[in-house]
Amino acid sequence: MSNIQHNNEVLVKVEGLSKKFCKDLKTSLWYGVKDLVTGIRGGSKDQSLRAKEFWAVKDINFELRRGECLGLIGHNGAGKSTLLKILNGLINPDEGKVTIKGRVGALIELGAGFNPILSGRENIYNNGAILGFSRKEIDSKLETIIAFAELEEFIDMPVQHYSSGMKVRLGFAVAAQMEPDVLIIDEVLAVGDLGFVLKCFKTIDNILPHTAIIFVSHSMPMVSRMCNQIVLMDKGKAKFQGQDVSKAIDLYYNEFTSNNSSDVVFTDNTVELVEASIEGKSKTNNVYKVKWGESIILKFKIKVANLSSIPFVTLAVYDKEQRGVAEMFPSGQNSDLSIVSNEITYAIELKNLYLSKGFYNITFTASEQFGSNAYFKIHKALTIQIDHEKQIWTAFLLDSKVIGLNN
Ligand SMILES: Nc1ncnc2c1ncn2[C@@H]1O[C@H](COP(=O)(O)OP(=O)(O)OP(=O)(O)O)[C@@H](O)[C@H]1O
Repeated sequence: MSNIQHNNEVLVKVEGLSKKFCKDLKTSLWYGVKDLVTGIRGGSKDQSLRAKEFWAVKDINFELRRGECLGLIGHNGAGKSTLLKILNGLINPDEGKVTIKGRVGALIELGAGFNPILSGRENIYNNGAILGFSRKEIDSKLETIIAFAELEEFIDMPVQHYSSGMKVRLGFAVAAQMEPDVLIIDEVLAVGDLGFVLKCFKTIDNILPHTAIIFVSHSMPMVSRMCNQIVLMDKGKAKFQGQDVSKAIDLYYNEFTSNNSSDVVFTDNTVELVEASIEGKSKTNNVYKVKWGESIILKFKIKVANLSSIPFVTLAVYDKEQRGVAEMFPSGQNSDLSIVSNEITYAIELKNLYLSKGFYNITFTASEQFGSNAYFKIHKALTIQIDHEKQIWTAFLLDSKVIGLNN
């Protein structure tokens, strides 16, 4: 058992942490030799950037207490994994200091921490010993770990023959079941199948009250579900950090939304979308702001060529992660519409928009009739931003109120 008892103590303290890498292997080896010679002569390492070097992690600071979960987010190459490797002692920083109290469980790289030629069972004993458990203590945990990883059949097979998912199962089972004070989890968790990922989240919920967790992920719903503080990394630096998780997630998404061009998915050249707007609203940076619960009228003007009948329009709503959240098959089509100078304008009423806060793209499709092949389909025909003070991660925030108590 860990000897750390207090609830709010700082378990991880990171001060001015920096790590530089070299973009070129030959130069990197040459710098390594130079640093070694300088070290032998008693000199100190050159802390400035030399040619072809860059900061993969630069001046990162944070404190993490028991019961807290820090989300490390940022685009590919931002420096998240490098930071985790420094925290786990796999690589040394060039500057700064890491202080960690207690036992560290880590799931960083696929298969990292396992000896590939040893069996799953032998690896559990090895890892347990590294974490300071006696053989007897590991004996008592063994069955739980194997059962959690669901590897009963394969536990005596060398780890090198495990599938990616099996390695992650074993890695997480060992890291989480060995009573860690600090748990470090990289994106690799996502390699597990849905059943296992759900099981991991349940375990994380259970151990969080007595553990400090550092979690790297590109899945913002997962981050918002688990984390109570965030470091958003960009080119090694903390671009934002703090407890305002929704603000950090907004900033993260904004890094990817600069491209506002719409995407035509399909066209047979009989239909072209010439205008898409929301009645009575103007757009800023291609985005229409709509209040939560508001009723709006969407307007789509299309130009048709060689069509005698009015196309049937369907709409789909996608969130920022491209998950479909709603579809619309507007009723009343064909009745009042007419083709004027080869153009048709659809005014579509959308009542009480209870989508939760955030950005949504609308996909517009025109077909001969409901259910038939599309003439034309375009993503991001319209982008809307729903305004509400509450940031939630389900697609809808429904309008509800108590109308009676105790009958
Ligand atoms: N051993 C290394 N030698 C040289 N450069 C490295 C090394 N390891 C990482 N890098 C570089 O450091 C930068 C940060 O990489 P890192 O893996 O930490 O990013 P990340 O934020 O984890 O990215 P991802 O989201 O893709 O996992 C990248 O430019 C990467 O190429």
